[in-house]
Amino acid sequence: MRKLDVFDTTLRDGEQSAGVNLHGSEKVEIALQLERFGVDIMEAGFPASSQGDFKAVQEIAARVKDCSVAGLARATKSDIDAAWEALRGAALPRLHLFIATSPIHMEYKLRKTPDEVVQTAVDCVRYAAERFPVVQWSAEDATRSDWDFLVRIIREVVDAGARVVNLPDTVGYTTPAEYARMFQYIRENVPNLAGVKLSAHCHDDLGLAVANSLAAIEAGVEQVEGTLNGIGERAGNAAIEEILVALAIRKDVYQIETRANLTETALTSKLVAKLTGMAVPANKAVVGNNAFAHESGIHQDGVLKNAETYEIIRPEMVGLKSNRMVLGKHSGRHAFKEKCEELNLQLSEQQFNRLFNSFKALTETKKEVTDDDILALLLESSIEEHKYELEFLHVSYGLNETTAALGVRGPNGEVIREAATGNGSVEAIYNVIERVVDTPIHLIDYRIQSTTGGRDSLAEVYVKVAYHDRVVTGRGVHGDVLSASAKAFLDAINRILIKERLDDEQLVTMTAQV
Ligand SMILES: CC(=O)SCCNC(=O)CCNC(=O)[C@H](O)C(C)(C)COP(=O)(O)OP(=O)(O)OC[C@H]1O[C@@H](n2cnc3c(N)ncnc32)[C@H](O)[C@@H]1OP(=O)(O)O
Ligand SMILES: CC(C)C(=O)C(=O)O
Ligand SMILES: [Mg+2]
Repeated sequence: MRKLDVFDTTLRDGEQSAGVNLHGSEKVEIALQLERFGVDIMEAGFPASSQGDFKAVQEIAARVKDCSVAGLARATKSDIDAAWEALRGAALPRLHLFIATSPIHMEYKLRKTPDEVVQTAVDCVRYAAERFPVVQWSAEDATRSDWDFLVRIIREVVDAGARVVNLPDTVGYTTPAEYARMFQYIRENVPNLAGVKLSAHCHDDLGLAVANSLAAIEAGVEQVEGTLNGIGERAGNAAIEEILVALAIRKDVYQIETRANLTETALTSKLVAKLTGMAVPANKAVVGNNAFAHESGIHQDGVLKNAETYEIIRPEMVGLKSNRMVLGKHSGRHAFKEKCEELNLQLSEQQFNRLFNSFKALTETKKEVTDDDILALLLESSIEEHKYELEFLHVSYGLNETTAALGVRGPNGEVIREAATGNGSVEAIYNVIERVVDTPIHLIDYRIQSTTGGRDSLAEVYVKVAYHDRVVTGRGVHGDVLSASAKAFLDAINRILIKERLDDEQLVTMTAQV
């Protein structure tokens, strides 16, 4: 058996998914779950890209102890300095330094000659290796790069101190056989790779990300990169859970071992789906709702006689229980605590009490509280810094004009009451909220889903809003769709205010430095 390092980039490449914008506390929550999932390295963000990401990476670095925490940097000293400041408190800090090596990226994007790219890469790796114990270097767009140029630049960055070399399929262009050949070519032609790990990082533009990653693993790479649920730029990254389950189920073929706790898969996937607002398609491998569902008679008959007739993955392997305990109005703290433990939720006493109260309130209106409901309630209560909170809501619906009246608790604890009209109920509510905060806010996207089937399901609303040049997302959960809509809009406004405060702090710091 060969050991493979798992590099998770849900919090960096995954967050680059269009429409995803995680709050710092949400990134920390995902990071702690990734640690329980047992990834070897988590890429927590891109510290130089914003003050918010810098702070999130810094907090993750301080709190995650059982795996390496990495940050991304372009080949510039200021990006490396920002990454070092954010990561220096980590138990195992790693810099992920990248520069593009394909002709099209070098000429049009970087406007550098190949010689200049080599020189920049070498200078930056050397500079980074004086600070970081591990420097991972990536040749962006490696699969559209000249292989002999890759051989040359890899030899030089390894001499300068790179300990991991990642060859990403940045635009999802390669095929399994070609990607495997590229790694073989690099192994055979770069003379100084002893002690250096090669890494695969695939995108899914042609739907080949997982197949390409597995081909690279068969070709001998020591590290694989991906994201939970395959989220990421454009069509996304390789779905890390699919790679891990394929390696486990086909151990006979791959002969690979990882540290991953596969029983944490379902929970990690749900957490990422809920916090990013990117729902997992029902038919998605490993974590889709239908992944273990049998619908047709012949299949059901087979599964009843022997599950292995149609099930190659046991649900328990990825943390799904086949039996279930019903939680509802008559459940007490013990049963609820057991459920939280079963879901592997790590809660302080205060968080547990808050969650238990939300659960009890929900049982007033919902007969059976599901795992998804509990997770939704937990995430709803995870952002403690609420500036505006919904107090009450009345909506009077009319065919061409609807009136909404709201009470919102503001930053100073006062309840602001306002009313407005709109063409529909949600528009009327959003018009009132705009009045409450006295700022025009443009709604770009609105999505709604239910946590479960049935009439008493919770509604989860995701919104994307623009305010000046900022685009933020918000999430709201409630038994009623209109209250969930109001909460999502207020959540987005709260995030704008938090970002504004962070920017003000950054301005003060920069002014102080000048
Ligand atoms: C393949 C990947 O996933 S790469 C990671 C992509 N992730 C992101 O871009 C998310 C975060 N990005 C951001 O917030 C912003 O793009 C920032 C803060 C990093 C930079 O913002 P800006 O300074 O406004 O630059 P902008 O994004 O418009 O352009 C990127 C610049 O970086 C340069 N650049 C790109 N990659 C690299 C690199 N690896 N090394 C050095 N410079 C690079 C580009 O050539 C361009 O430089 P130019 O301004 O001299 O033309
Ligand atoms: C930053 C690099 C590694 C990347 O995400 C890519 O090339 O896809
Ligand atoms: Mg990528």
